[in-house]
Amino acid sequence: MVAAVVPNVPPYDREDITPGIMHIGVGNFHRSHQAMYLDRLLRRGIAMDWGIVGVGLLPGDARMGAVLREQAFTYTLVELAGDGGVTATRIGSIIDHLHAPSDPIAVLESLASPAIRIVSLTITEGGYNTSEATGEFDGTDPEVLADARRVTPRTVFGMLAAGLRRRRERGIAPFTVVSCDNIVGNGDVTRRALVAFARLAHDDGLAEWIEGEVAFPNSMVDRITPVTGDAERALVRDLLGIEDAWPVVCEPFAQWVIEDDFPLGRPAWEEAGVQLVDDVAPFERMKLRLLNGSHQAMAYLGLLRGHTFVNEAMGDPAVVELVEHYLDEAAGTVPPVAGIDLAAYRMRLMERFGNANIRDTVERLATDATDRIPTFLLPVAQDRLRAGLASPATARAAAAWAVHSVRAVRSGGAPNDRRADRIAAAVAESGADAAGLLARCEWFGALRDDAAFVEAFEQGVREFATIDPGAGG
Ligand SMILES: NC(=O)c1ccc[n+]([C@@H]2O[C@H](COP(=O)([O-])OP(=O)(O)OC[C@H]3O[C@@H](n4cnc5c(N)ncnc54)[C@H](O)[C@@H]3O)[C@@H](O)[C@H]2O)c1
Ligand SMILES: O=P(O)(O)OC[C@@H](O)[C@@H](O)[C@H](O)[C@H](O)CO
Repeated sequence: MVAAVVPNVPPYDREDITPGIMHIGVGNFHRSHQAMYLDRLLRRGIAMDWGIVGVGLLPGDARMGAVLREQAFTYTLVELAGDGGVTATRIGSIIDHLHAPSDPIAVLESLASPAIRIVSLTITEGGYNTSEATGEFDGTDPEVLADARRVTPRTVFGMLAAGLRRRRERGIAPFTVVSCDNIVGNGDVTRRALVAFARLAHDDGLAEWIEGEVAFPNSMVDRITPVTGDAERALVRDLLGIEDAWPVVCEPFAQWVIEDDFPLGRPAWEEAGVQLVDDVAPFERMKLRLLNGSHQAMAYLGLLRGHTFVNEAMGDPAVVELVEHYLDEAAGTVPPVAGIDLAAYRMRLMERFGNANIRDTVERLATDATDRIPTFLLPVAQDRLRAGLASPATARAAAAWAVHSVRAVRSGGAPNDRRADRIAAAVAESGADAAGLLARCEWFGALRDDAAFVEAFEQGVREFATIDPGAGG
């Protein structure tokens, strides 16, 4: 790999940037995607009044705040192509970072500031606190109930509601809320969650005000962004000569499609390659079912066959076969998307998955399966069931998860899932029989009663249970 010399500072005057966006959840993806798009504009001298103020709501986010502060909130973004091409950029669009557990009032006052016109989120699927049973915001969650009674909230919806309440009291128009998480109808989900929270916590008409006044454009986001580790820090040091405590490494591909509904304005994102549309749903369905669904299809079989990296898994014929068959099933549930050749999109996906240089791990994809399998994978089989079609590959992908989960629990560990205790209970109830997990996991819904799905799932379990870890590749 050969890289050009990258300056340690962005090539624009950051003193002149003023805040316009608050972003909750400054993880690797925000830094490879939304912050990168804004940086593209700043390099052209536009959007100087849309600087990003990052916010961390979790205690562990203090580390990101400290690292960024140490680096004047700048960091190195390295795009690694599959053919060895390297593009490195020093990103300067984040101008501050607030840590809510340390100073919640600073966050609330910033949310109430008229300068802030957009609040965006990357808080993972789990951050939306959706009930498994109803698919809606879970108002019975103990943390939500506690937050509804707190003067100074701690959760994302508590913070947003309190910030918007201050604005309403002060006669300041509400900011636009933009979810950038991989969730079907992410703006709609955020609206329903925030309104539900406001109804629980405030009896002064705040919920109705939010429902009537706040815009929640839906968005589709895409860029494969692995976790940063020592190897990535070393790469930045060795290749670029830069000491960066928390660089971001990602693929060259990036896409952002957003519904153009911003009452208080927005950066001229279209100048940076963002697609502003009336309806994001077709783009979102394509991306979540084809890309994220494939990630789910490869993750658990990949782990069972002993793979560490995604490109390794995608070099294993057994994994590729499952992913290709899953894609055949998924493609039939994706309607045409304006301006996109779906066959070419699918081929490009396989190339992206094969990128050996970004070192994306199978483990990252296999985190929080109980959020991701029902969101990305099962809707394919559910749609096909309604159309009278079978989905054996989707069932086999879910079977790989079940076998992996039983192995994880039996080996004394736990699946890397925020609901690990529920999985462990289901494994215990089923007598460690992976086939028994289907009936015990509500999120399979009607598929549990579909004989063809059950048969393919059980067959997958029998087949995958014979895999000797480490035999793959
Ligand atoms: N990494 C990718 O390839 C990628 C690509 C597209 C979309 N995304 C979306 O971005 C999300 C984050 O990915 P990442 O790679 O940045 O992960 P990350 O682990 O680097 O960062 C996650 C961030 O979410 C915050 N968070 C988690 N739970 C929260 C909660 N309950 N309340 C408030 N904040 C919470 C954390 O504080 C952290 O800042 C994904 O879950 C996905 O929805 C990621
Ligand atoms: O980030 P998640 O949890 O929604 O899903 C894991 C991966 O599928 C995801 O991060 C992809 O890499 C990403 O969606 C690519 O744009």
